[in-house]
Amino acid sequence: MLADTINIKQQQQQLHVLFIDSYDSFTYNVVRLIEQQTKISPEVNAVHVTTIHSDTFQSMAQLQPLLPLFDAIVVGPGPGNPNNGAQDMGIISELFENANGILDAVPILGICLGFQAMCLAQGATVCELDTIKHGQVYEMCLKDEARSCGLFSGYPDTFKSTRYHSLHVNAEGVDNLLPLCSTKDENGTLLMSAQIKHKPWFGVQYHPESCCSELGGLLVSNFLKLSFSNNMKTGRWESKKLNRNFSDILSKLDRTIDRDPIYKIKDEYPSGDKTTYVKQFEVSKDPKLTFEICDIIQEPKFVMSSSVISENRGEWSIIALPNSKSKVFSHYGAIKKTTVYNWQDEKVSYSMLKKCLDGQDLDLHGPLTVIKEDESQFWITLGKFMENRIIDNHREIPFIGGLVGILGYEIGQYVSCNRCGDDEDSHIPDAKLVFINNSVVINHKEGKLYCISLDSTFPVTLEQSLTDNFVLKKDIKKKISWPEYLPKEVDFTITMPDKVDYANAFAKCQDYMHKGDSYEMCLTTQTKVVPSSVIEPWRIFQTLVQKNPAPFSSFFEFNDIVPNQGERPPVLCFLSTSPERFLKWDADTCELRPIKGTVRKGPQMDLFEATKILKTPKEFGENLMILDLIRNDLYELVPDVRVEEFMSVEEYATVYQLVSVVKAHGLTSASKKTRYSGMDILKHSLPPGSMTGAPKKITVQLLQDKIETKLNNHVNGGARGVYSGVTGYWSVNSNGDWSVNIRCMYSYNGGASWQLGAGGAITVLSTLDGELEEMYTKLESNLQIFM
Ligand SMILES: C=C(O[C@@H]1C=C(C(=O)O)C=C[C@H]1O)C(=O)O
Ligand SMILES: NC(=O)CC[C@H](N)C(=O)O
Repeated sequence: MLADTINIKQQQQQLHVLFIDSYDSFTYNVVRLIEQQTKISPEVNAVHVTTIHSDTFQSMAQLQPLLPLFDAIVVGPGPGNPNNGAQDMGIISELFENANGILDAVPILGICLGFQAMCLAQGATVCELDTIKHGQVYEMCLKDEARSCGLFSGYPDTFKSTRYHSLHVNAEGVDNLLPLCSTKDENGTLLMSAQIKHKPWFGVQYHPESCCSELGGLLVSNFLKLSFSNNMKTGRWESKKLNRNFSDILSKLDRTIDRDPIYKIKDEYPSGDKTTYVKQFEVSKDPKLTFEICDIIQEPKFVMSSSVISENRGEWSIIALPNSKSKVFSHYGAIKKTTVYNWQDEKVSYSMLKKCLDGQDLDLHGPLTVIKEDESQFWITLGKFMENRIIDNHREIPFIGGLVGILGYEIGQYVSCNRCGDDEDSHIPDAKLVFINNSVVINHKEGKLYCISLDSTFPVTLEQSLTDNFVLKKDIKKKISWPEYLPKEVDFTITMPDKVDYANAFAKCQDYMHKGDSYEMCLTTQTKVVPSSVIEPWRIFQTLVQKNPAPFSSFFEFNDIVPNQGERPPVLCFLSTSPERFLKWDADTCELRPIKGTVRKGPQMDLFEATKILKTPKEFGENLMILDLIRNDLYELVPDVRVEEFMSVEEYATVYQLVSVVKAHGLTSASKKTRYSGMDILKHSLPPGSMTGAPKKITVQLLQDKIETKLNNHVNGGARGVYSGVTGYWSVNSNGDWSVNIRCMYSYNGGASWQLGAGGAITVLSTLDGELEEMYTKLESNLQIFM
């Protein structure tokens, strides 16, 4: 009873906001900005936001009974055109029709799409801009009228804010609208904010939540203050229907994202000291050391190495050694199944695996486990497996053992696997992870090598030969003895993307962006390479890493099934020279490093020139959009997100690129209910925003359904597969690091044919020639070894 009273008392001091999301990628930037505003009034000590989708309710009749629970409504930004009504905006159009004046007294803030919809309902027109602005920062100028209405209280006359819109509001002759703010550009003077007269309804065309917008928090706080004083006046505040079930009702309503962690994080973990073997040696700081070491390891190995060392990146190399105790987790999206078996277990044959994938039931206690998606999701399966293996050991070493492998594009959110439907395709895994007990881990910056084993089974002979060959030898060979070229006697048949098809795909992207459906689309292509005879993947990797040194050079050859006579299991191979980190985490923080903006190196293109180009509106907008999208991905689960580096220019072997760094803090220090591991964040933010564009959901769907399947149908039904996914590890000491699968090649048949993906983000400022060149530059960085 007492607890109930306290609960209701707390609720009474909270301001409750209903946020209506149109499947945008900036939603949680706004939601968190609202929640951060605590100084509303002495009576209010917190702001609570409940988020629903614009199609959560079919009609206002369903939403209406819930309205008294909320002090204000925020209608967020999003893709689509308000003129298309419910088709693009769900309930929002009906909301602003305001039948019988039910919302007359309810404070509303519309942002971008929300603003446009609000104005349209008042009789304004919403039309396409001649010159579209996506991720561009402009100066907003307040009108005198703004001074009296309170929304811009405390603002200077001008301030800078980010714009993401293809459409704009023309409010000429609409008496109901009180213009508050405008901006000027090639389109002329444009309305950037307005109030609906005689109602507590406000709107902004720009994005107050963008990391490049000034005073966004003040705008939201002003709106909340206005809402509070409005509700005090009208009696809405007093009459708010609070009850014991209030929190329950709100949390049931708020189902826009899956907040369940894949496993429950404990307060403490065992040290693992008794079983973990970690031996440290002094070695050369030359990153080529990793490759020299690989040469003496005869056992199967996965390599996540660095061939370029720079600040915060590429300092470590990992050689993971799977053995018969390693569990292999494969996910098959098309048939919604996960398989689990031990690495090279002779009791697991390819024919047995095939039968299982084709739907035949198996003995669940046998060597091969098949888990259907509706029994346990892939991620939950991983969480359950890792839960009891987490230890608090050597946190300063990024990897001491754990899961390593690849998560493909199709395992990401919003991507459908249906089209890889035929038999062969459905046996292609979209994710493959292997649990590693033994590894060699090298810190190139400090010249340290670690032999590590989680179960004290590190191969004695390997440790001996590592000490014999590398320990205390400060100099290693200046030049690695690996072949610079592929064997001359092998020819390659190369099928590239068709230029006309690419031009059509580019035009379609432009059309969607002009219509307001997307702000940025990462259009990608696939190239197929068939060698006249199979070259060992390791041999290709040797040449590749020399031609294209990168901080995330990875080698994976999944020989996890021992072939019986006459069998040819489809061996997934992956060779990568990625420059891009997606996500890195430790127990309490995680870091994302989106790369957006690319310039090819050349005699006339040095760092100075590249920096000039990379800071132009096109590249700036491209990066900012993804930066804001990534903040959103993190904010969905974690409240403390910061941009720690803003658009630095980084140099790579063949290109200069624009890089930003975003971090989330306090993953596990949060209360038990809201604790997450890096793996939750990873699950949540795939596919990487830099490979999709924004807004993520609609852009992924448009690319998949309307554009790329046709463009890339010469390869694997147009699926992106491994490309556009991530590669890395989840270490048992709660560290993780994953790079984006770009500048990579992959084979589903042990090297009989290879695929190379390449693409780039397209914005309204892109040109066909510019994008084609960028795509070819990226493609050539790896394709060159076959030419
Ligand atoms: C799509 C690719 O790269 C992505 C697109 C980039 C861009 O548009 O500038 C840069 C790096 C990657 O995030 C690729 O390399 O294939
Ligand atoms: N960011 C937005 O809300 C954009 C609204 C609308 N789709 C436009 O492009 O103008």
